[in-house]
Order: sequence, then C-alpha cells, then structure tokens
Amino acid sequence: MDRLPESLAALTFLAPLDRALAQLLASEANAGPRVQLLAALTSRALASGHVCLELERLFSDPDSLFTGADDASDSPEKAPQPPSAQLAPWFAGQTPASLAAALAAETLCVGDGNATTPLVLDGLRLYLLRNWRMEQALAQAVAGRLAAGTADIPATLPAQLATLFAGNTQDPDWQRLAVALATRAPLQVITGGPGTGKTTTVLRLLALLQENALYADDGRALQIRLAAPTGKAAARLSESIRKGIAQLPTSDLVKRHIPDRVSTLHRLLGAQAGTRRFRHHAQNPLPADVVVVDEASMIDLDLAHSLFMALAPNTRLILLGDKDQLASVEAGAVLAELCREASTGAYSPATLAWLAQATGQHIPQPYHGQGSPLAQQTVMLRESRRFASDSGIGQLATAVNANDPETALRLLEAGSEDIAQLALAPGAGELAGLLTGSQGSYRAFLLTLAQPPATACWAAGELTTEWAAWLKALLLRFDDCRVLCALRQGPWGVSGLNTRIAAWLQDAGLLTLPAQAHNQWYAGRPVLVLANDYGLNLMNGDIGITVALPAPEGNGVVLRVAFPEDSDTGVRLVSPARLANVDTAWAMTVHKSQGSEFGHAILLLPDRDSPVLTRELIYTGITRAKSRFTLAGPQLALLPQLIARATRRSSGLGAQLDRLWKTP
Ligand SMILES: Nc1ncnc2c1ncn2[C@@H]1O[C@H](COP(=O)(O)OP(=O)(O)OP(=O)(O)O)[C@@H](O)[C@H]1O
Repeated sequence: MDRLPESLAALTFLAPLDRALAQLLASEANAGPRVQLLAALTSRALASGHVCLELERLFSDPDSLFTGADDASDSPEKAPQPPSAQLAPWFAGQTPASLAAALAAETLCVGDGNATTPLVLDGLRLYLLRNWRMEQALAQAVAGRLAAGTADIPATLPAQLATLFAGNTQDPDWQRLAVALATRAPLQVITGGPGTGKTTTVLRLLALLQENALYADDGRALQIRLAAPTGKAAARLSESIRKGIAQLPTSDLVKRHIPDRVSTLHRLLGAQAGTRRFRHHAQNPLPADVVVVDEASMIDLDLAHSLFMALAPNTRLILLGDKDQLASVEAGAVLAELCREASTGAYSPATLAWLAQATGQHIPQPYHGQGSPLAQQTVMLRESRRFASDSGIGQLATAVNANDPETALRLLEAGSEDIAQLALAPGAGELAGLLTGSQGSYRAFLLTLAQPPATACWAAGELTTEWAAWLKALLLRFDDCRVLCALRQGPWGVSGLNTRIAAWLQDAGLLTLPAQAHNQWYAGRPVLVLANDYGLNLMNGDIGITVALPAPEGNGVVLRVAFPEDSDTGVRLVSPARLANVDTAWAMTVHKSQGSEFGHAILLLPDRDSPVLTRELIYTGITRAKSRFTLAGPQLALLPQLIARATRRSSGLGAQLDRLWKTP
C-alpha cells in the first residue's frame, strides 16, 4: 500500500479520470495511498455500471467489477492482465472488513454520509458522495410512496375490473391483479417479458382511473403523461397505445382522455440544453396525476432519482419494463433492484385478502410470502401473448433467461421457422447472403429506396404526401432486419461490421457507395443518433435514413436524413451537415437496440469471450426479434458460458430499502 500513488499508473485498467480523482483527493483532502486507490477503483466501477464499490466483491470477484458497459472492445491488447492479477499485490493480507476499518479512519475523505466527504462508506460499500445521496433519496422516495398503507377497496372496483378483463380467462389473471394493485398506491411496478401484455394492462389501468375521475362529482379528467427512455421506445409505445385504445371496453369519453403521445423521459422531466438539471424537480414538480414510464430497465440511478424527485407525492407512478433485460448504459440497475421479489411474488396475507376481495382472484401458494411493501405493489406478467408456447423465439428467450444452455443449444441446433444459427468463417461471407437474401434482409428496404415516387417531391416548400409516405415506408422497411453486435470495436463489433455490410450491399447491386472512401454520406445510409440534441429535437437512439431528394429549388439532388416524427407528414428531414454525433446503423450494439424491435434480429457473437458478454445481453438480443432470430458468429460454442454469466451490478438500493422498512 505504501508504494502508492505513483504506482496507480501500473493499474492499466484505470482511466485517466480515475487517477485524477485519486490525485485530487491526495492534494485537497490529504488522502493516503489506500483511499486514493479505493477512490480510483470506485470511479472505475462506476464507469462499469456499478453504483458503489462493494469491498467483498473486490476480493471475491474483482474482474466482474471493471468491465465496460457500452464501450467494450474485443481487442485483447487493451487489458494485458486482468484486474484481479493487477490488484493482488495491493490487497494481500487484507480482508474487506480490515479495508473498511482503515477507510473509516480517514475521516477527511471518507464519511457516513452525514458530513460532506468525497467518499461515503456504508457498511462494506464505498460510494462517491453524489451517488450515495441519490441512492438514499431514491430509496426514501420509493418507501415514501408505499408508506400510506393499504387503501380501502372502492365499491365499484370489482365490477370495473370484471368489465375491463372480461376476455381474460387465466387464473390467476396477472394483468387484472396488476391493475387492481395499481389503484391502491402511488407506485406500481409491472414487469414482464416481450408481449406479456404490459401495454395492454396499463391501458386498462388508465381507462379505469380516467373513468373514475371523469364520472366523479367534479368530473375533472386526470392529467396523464406517458414516457420512455428513448425516442424509439417512445414511438413504439405510442403506436401500441394508439392501436390499443380503440379496443378498450370503455366509453368514448374515457378513450378521448387517454393520451397516445409518448415523450422521452428527458423531455418529460424538462431537459435543458447546456445543463444536467431538469426543469421539474422537488420544488417544481411535474403537473401530472399519473405518469407511466415504459422500458424502465433502461433507467439508470441518476435518471430514476430525477424522475422520483420530479413527482408530487400524489402523482401516481407506473413503471413498466422487463427486469431481465440489459441494465441501463449508465450506472445502476434500478428496475432489477426494484423487482428483486417479482419472480416469487412474495404477496403477504393482507395483500392476498385485498386482491381476493377486489378481483375475486386467488394467487397460488408459490407466490405467497412476506415480501417487502414494494413486493406488494409489483406484478410480474408471466404469459407471452406475442410468442405462442411453441414459438422458437419465445422458448429460446425462456431457456436463456433460466440459465438452461442445453435447451438453448438444442433449440438452435434443431432450428425452426423462426430461429436459426449461422456459423461464420473469418470473412463472414455467410452473413452477406443473409443480409441480401429475399426475406428478413435489407433487400426490401433498399429496393424501396431505389423506387421513389414519380410525382413532384415538393409543394409550396413542403414534402408532398406521396414522398412523405415513401419516406415513412422506408423507415418502416429498415426495421425488417438488424445486425446486433455484442461489442462495439474490432472486426466483430459494430465499427467493423458496418463497413463490411455496406460493401456487401454494394456488391449485391443494392447500394451505391461514394467513390471517395472519406465521404460517409450516401443515399441509403442509416444513422443512429448517439447523444440527445435538443436543438434538433433528436434523442440518443433515434434512427434516420439518408435519402437523395430533388433539390427544393432548382436542379439536382440534395442528401437529407429522414427521421420519424409524430406530425402530419410523419417524417422530418435534417441536413447531414447538422448531424455531428451519429454512427452508421446497419449494425448496432445490443445496448443501443433496447426499446426497439426488428422483423429479423441477427445477434452476432465475437470470436472470443469477454466479460461484457452476458446472459442479459443474449436475452435482450433475442427478444428484439419480432418474427425471426438468427444467432451468428465465428465461435457459437461460446454460448453456454455466456448464458451462465449473469450480470450483477453493485448497488445498495435494495439494502437501503430493506433498512428503511426495518426501521420505521
Ligand atoms: N389479455 C390479453 N388477451 C388477448 N390478447 C392480449 C392480452 N394481453 C395482451 N394481448 C395481446 O398481446 C400482444 C402483446 O401485448 P402488449 O403489447 O400489451 O405487450 P407488452 O408486454 O407491452 O409488449 P412489449 O414487449 O412490446 O413491450 C398484443 O397484440 C396484445 O393485443
């Protein structure tokens, strides 16, 4: 330990920012070598998605703490030695408890959260102060929403539920149970895999709440706000809400008061250019009676904290998401932490009795328990309506989630109408055939691109209906197929694949690339927006298609990027010159694909293992497929070890909640 700080340079897995933090603590707070090292490690763990540094894990499984989330590389040169080997000399002869004791003695740098110290030690968890505060505040907000206890059952509730769920014959009917529970507290969590009916359920809940509000004595409609973490997820929810409203068994008045506009969460909270602060916060809460947030697995600690702080105490929050998907790119695994008891249910006798009275439903014994107050407000939807029980995609996703590699391999090897595997040679030429083939490929998209309308493109400076419809069709067709990479860098990562795919498409006569290699812009280039741009109203994750349009004035053509938009034309055109932060999107990372779905999802595994290849990544990749899934790669034999590797993000949210509930 005494050789620090110079020797921090020897820890190659640290980033300059981690070392800078250590140096700052040394110069400003007189931090000793041990605190410097642990501060740098906390900072590195944070960059890998962990809210805190768990000292026990630092000893038991350090390599799992220091892997990148979205910036993984498959070049082995980057990490000459695993972190465990590099750290071994520093921690020889120590234990988690001895480290904690030594840290606690450094009172200028390390505190218990009451004083303003740069680091907070909470048991055997070490935090940067800001994260500890956010986690505390979030836990208190969650617990606060559940503190009021159980409301009485409104006399009308059983009949309303019976009408709304008249078509559901399942026993228990988890959708009905979820709606019933959501009426009794200002927080409800609904988790479930793809197509388990999360949107359908929340629509019925909104109908029920709005019905009660509109037909009450004062007849005031509830202000309902819908949001999702990315623009793409928001557009998808908007589309399924639009379709679902028509089928609701409720009056036209109620239907008219259910919104179908879904904003991004950042926009809902009032993101402002040039600052991380949102317009809505505890002193200026969101004006809303009900807030629904979909794809909640993508919400990191920071955003979850901002969301909870922006809600007035009586605003009802409904979180929807799939707890088994990849966690957020930034630190935290909020939905997974909130859903710790979702699989087992753990419904208390009081909840069981309440539900029996409200719904007439009896939850089977395996789901009984003495769960936390949050478990009582959480429902896991368990039956996929999108995938029949014999669908390959559904079965494969279930096997991966259940850590059952034998079944997953058997399904893939046998193949079926909707799943296949494709072993690739180093040149990956087999993939070229798949991407230019007749179905579930980029062919239909590129053929649509080649056939713009023969009519005029512009009328009075606006796109004509025909051209707008063509652009919308183009955007839709692009979702026929997508290559999802596990990694970003290297030959099997997004960067390598995008170049190869464009060349294959050109070889097949489907695409014309610019003669000059440095010119990245060409008609047909799909682009992915990499960061929120409030000036252009484009969100991280939005996808646009580059098109050549007749110039609005004069001769020739201009390149524009078409993005979907919730407007009359349904599309918006942006000049490529204004798009500084975009990437080509023939291939994208599984992380970036969250919240999207594709007709045919092709998940590409690299040629060697990496700690970022996890069960959640495989599951998320599979569940992006609507009708066809292909697992491709040069080393498909890696699959069982990837399925076995479950992600565990270090966080204290669950522990903070447990503590709050134990000490009323
Ligand atoms: N109780 C039900 N009875 C019949 N069909 C249902 C029921 N619930 C959902 N569905 C149908 O199943 C499909 C998937 O439902 P929904 O879109 O609500 O699921 P989801 O969990 O929100 O899906 P996603 O994974 O896309 O978020 C839809 O076509 C929906 O109409």
